[in-house]
Amino acid sequence: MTKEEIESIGDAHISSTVETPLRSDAFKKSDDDKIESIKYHFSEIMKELGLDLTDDSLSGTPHRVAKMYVKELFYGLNPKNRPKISTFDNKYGYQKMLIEQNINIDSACEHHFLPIVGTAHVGYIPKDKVVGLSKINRLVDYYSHRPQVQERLCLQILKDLQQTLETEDVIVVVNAKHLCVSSRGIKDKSSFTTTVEYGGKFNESAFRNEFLRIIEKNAG
Ligand SMILES: Nc1nc2c(ncn2[C@@H]2O[C@H](COP(=O)(O)OP(=O)(O)OP(=O)(O)O)[C@@H](O)[C@H]2O)c(=O)[nH]1
Ligand SMILES: [Zn+2]
Repeated sequence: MTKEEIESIGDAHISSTVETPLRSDAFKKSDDDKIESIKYHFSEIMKELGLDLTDDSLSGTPHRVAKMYVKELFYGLNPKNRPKISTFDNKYGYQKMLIEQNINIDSACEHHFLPIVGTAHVGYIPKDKVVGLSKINRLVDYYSHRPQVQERLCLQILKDLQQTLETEDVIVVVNAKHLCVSSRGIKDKSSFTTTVEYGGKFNESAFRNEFLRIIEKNAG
């Protein structure tokens, strides 16, 4: 598949129901053009707030913010940045559960553009393929780096892994704090949010409970 073809489909390879809503022209502009345009609009926001952009500490902020949005915080919007997921034949016939836990979540809420921080725990039961461990962490990082709601983040990780590993037997738990809940609005510093999505064998409580017991034990 060509780069253009990949960029034209967005998340279509996972499932249209969990795609991040994107404009049809989302990838027509280059990253550099996006940075220039966001830089202009962010400087207008700063001016509206009354900030003096000739100040030497503020003058670079519009460019810094624009670059941070496109290249860092929201790099996961562009499917060309999806990590290449290497899989290997399950030659050893490993048939039980593999769990990658305490994976860092650094995301941003799509309603307020404030951070969502936490951890993800991913489990799967291999069929013919196993995945390079770090690729699970990379995939979580990729889907996190978009404006998100936690429910969709959890589902995007699940659907992609099910597709890549050619098995429905995957479970994803995300525990995260939303700064839009803790630092503004209701300002609740102690609450956090848990989402759990799974398929295949994890619909059976025995598999699900084994997974939950293991992650709970290691959470201390
Ligand atoms: N379901 C869900 N809601 C989220 C997520 N992140 C933020 N929210 C919520 O999105 C809602 C947006 O509600 P609004 O009433 O439009 O926004 P608001 O006036 O800023 O709401 P408050 O936060 O209650 O002040 C808030 O209740 C947020 O807590 C998420 O990942 N999933
Ligand atoms: Zn929010």
